Amino acid sequence: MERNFDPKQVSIKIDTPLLQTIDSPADLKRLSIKELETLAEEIRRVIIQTTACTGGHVAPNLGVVELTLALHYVFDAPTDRIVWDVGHQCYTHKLVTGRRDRFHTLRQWQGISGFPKRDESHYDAFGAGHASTSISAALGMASAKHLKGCPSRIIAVIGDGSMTGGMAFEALNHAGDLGRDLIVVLNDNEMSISPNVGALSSFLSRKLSSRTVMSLKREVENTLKAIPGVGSNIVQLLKKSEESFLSFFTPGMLFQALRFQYIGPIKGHRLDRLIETFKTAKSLKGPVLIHVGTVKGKGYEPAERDPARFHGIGCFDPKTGETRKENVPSYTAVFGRCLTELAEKDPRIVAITAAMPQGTGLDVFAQVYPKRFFDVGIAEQHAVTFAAGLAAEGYRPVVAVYSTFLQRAYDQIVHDVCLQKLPVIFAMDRGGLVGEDGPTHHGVFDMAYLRHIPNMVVMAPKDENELRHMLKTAVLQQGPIALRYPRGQGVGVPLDPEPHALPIGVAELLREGDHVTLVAVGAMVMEAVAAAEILAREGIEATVINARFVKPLDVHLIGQWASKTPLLVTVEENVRQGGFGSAVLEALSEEGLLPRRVLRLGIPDTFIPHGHLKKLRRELGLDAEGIAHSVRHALVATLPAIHEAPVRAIR
Ligand SMILES: Cc1ncc(C[n+]2csc(CCOP(=O)(O)OP(=O)(O)O)c2C)c(N)n1
Ligand SMILES: CC(=O)[C@@H](O)[C@H](O)COP(=O)(O)O
Ligand SMILES: [Mg+2]
Repeated sequence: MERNFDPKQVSIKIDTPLLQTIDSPADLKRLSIKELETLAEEIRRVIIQTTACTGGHVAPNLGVVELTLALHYVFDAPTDRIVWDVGHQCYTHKLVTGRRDRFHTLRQWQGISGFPKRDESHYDAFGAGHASTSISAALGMASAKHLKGCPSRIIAVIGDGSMTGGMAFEALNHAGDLGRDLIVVLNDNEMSISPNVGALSSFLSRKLSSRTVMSLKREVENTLKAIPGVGSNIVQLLKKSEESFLSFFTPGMLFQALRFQYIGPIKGHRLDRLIETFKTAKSLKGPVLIHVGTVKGKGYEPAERDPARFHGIGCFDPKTGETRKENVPSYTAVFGRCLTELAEKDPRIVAITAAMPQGTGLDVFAQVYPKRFFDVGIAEQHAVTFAAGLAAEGYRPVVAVYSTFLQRAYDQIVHDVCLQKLPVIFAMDRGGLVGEDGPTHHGVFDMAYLRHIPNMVVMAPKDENELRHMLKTAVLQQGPIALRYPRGQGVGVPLDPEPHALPIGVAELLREGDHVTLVAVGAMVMEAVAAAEILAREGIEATVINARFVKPLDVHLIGQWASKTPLLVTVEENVRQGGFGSAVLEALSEEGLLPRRVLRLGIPDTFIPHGHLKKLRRELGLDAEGIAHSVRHALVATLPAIHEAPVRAIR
């Protein structure tokens, strides 16, 4: 049982004499290897102590301390461009590029981001948060440099997990063809968030079975022998040792076939070797891939022991690695358990994740139904079309995916699922604002990017109990259907013994009042209910409708109340442009039911920064107080006694 850890008890007192002398990468270049090693230890302490208070990507960052120092030691950023894939491993980079003194603000409201951001520093050559983009971006930069005749070096740093994304291979394929000067550093820790998956992963980690190696060897020897003159010489060379055969035919072979020069695998925590290798790579022409082996969580025992838990973690006790225990189950956990229960009675249910078994709660399902569970790697596009294939054969595939990552698979949803009316279920976790990960991860576009696709049904539950009913609804649906729910703890409502199907397109009336109708969806329903309670204390009576469905909308119920009250307010944690409120406006206008005054509350047309979820909702006026304030403000003309609260910054 974990102790209930209180992050407020943690203070950051870290002695870092060497780090205090590093204001830019130029300061690194005068250090000896010994001093760099000491610096690496100081940086590890800073990362652990800081993330213990702020939360963050602990294990990925601890794994690349030496790698980052060596890169900045050898190359000349910002003239040379370092492009981080995902960007969740950029803390050392930030610490040595002028952000040391702001590092304690990591991931906090108005503090520095947990990811590289072009407008945060000119050392952040390319912004990221989603995986597998680095080689494409770096190749674009290399091509631009080539066109401009500029000699600087471009380096992409990509993990073995991110290398499973199709885009990485599209870029390698193109890079091999273009032949530009480009260095790809493959940071191979044999882990994605969970252990890495796929044939490529085994190939990289040289886990080829000795039988495979021997039969490959025999095949190659025979082929080579058949080449007159040259063949037998190469065979002799290869025969010298198993080792030489392995290095010829394992990872290097793959990248060499793509016309990359391959160096490695090299030890990723040896600064001397890294520096020597990067210097060699700097002198080479054309595309080069350096394969570096690192340990995820290096130097912090709890993270090395459980790198998946420390991949991304909230506040923790730095001494023990313990985290605070939550009393209310998360939406994710409720989803995972409910799907596993439904699967017992319905053998058609299969589950798919794109490298997020824990994050989506599918780890529970995987344990019970390993054969009906598929982790496809960081490959959201493939996940969706793979699901379409399963659905075409009579299965009920559930693609459990973070809302933000499903953006990758838009055409697959349209072309492979909806056009063919295939019963694929999209369980979109992290719908709405996610907090500290910020704009790369807020799932605020899904209602807008799904609701206009023919044949698609889109739902969002008001609490974790309704999530279960929606999941049951989804598995009984004959066509594509999506449910989106937020990151984090549920509301804490009791769960019905059995989930039941909801009638498609029917909303729920939660409260009746004559002054205003609040139509909310998803996590915003409870905020709207709380807003109605605040307003009631001031004499303003609100009707509250839980929309449940973004598509099809319950035009009947919404229209009925829209015509009874002078003000209609829609509330969503989604972009206002094209979102739920827009859907309500469209539907009511088509029916001729538009009321005199409509207010759409939601995410404005701007990217929302990182920060604590409560703070973000407050700033956006999407908490109960904010909703009540907007209603008061809109009603002020008819009820002049109501005072205005101050309008907040990013609304
Ligand atoms: C498109 C996309 N899908 C999923 C994720 C979630 N995600 C973040 S990091 C990660 C694993 C990355 O593994 P790797 O590149 O090997 O880096 P490591 O954490 O091991 O250093 C995943 C799946 C993401 N950021 N982007
Ligand atoms: C970098 C990345 O994409 C993931 O690690 C993500 O930060 C996880 O987010 P959750 O903490 O919401 O699972
Ligand atoms: Mg990895």
